[in-house]
Amino acid sequence: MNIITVKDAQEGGQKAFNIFKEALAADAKVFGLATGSTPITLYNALTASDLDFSQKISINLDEYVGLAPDNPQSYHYFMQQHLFNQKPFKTSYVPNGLAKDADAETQRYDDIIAANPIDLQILGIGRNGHIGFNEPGSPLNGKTHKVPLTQSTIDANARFFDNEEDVPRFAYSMGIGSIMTAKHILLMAYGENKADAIQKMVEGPVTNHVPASALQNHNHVTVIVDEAAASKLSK
Ligand SMILES: N[C@@H]1[C@@H](O)[C@H](O)[C@@H](COP(=O)(O)O)O[C@@H]1O
Repeated sequence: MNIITVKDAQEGGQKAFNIFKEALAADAKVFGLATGSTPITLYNALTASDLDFSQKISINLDEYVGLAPDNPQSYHYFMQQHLFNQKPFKTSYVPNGLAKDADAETQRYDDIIAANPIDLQILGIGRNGHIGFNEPGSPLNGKTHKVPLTQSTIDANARFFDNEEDVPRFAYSMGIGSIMTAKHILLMAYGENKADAIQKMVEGPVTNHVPASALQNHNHVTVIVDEAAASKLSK
């Protein structure tokens, strides 16, 4: 893993932006995108730039089960607000939170990923080491699946909802195996509350108790962390 330490999320977004720019220059066609507060500085840098994604494809990691695309808490909506409205892609895929048949939806999504190999995959990380919505215990070779969210993730995401009870209990998520098929993975983490997860991801054993530790087995991973998130690394 190539670990880049920055002073804050602003600088991290700029570094991540440069990696996007290089990927475009190298003719990357498919971008795996993530939600959460972490990629926002990257998305701000992208929307402020003159980079053109109108012939590119994006594939998002995950979506809450039960939320419509126009629900302001949905990941569809998040992506529209933070990136797609200002910087449209040719086609943007996000799992359909309203799908009636979960098996058909996860299969549909796997088919999309298979047909559009991801050149650059953006990731944040949960405090418990989850990536996408692959919670601890998820199989390290898994494909897209419907997952029950852990209480830790529900609590962490409750800040975006009026009440904790409104936080969906399930999500569709690309699996760790699907994420690992991306040619280049760029994970970003900012803040003290990510320090444990970053330490375990980088220095701990590869275990499905820490889903992000699977990235140790990938040959092209870039990690952008601020000093707080890097604070528990041994060097
Ligand atoms: N499914 C998302 C993840 O993709 C994201 O990485 C994580 C951390 O979010 P944040 O960046 O807001 O800390 O939150 C959610 O659980």
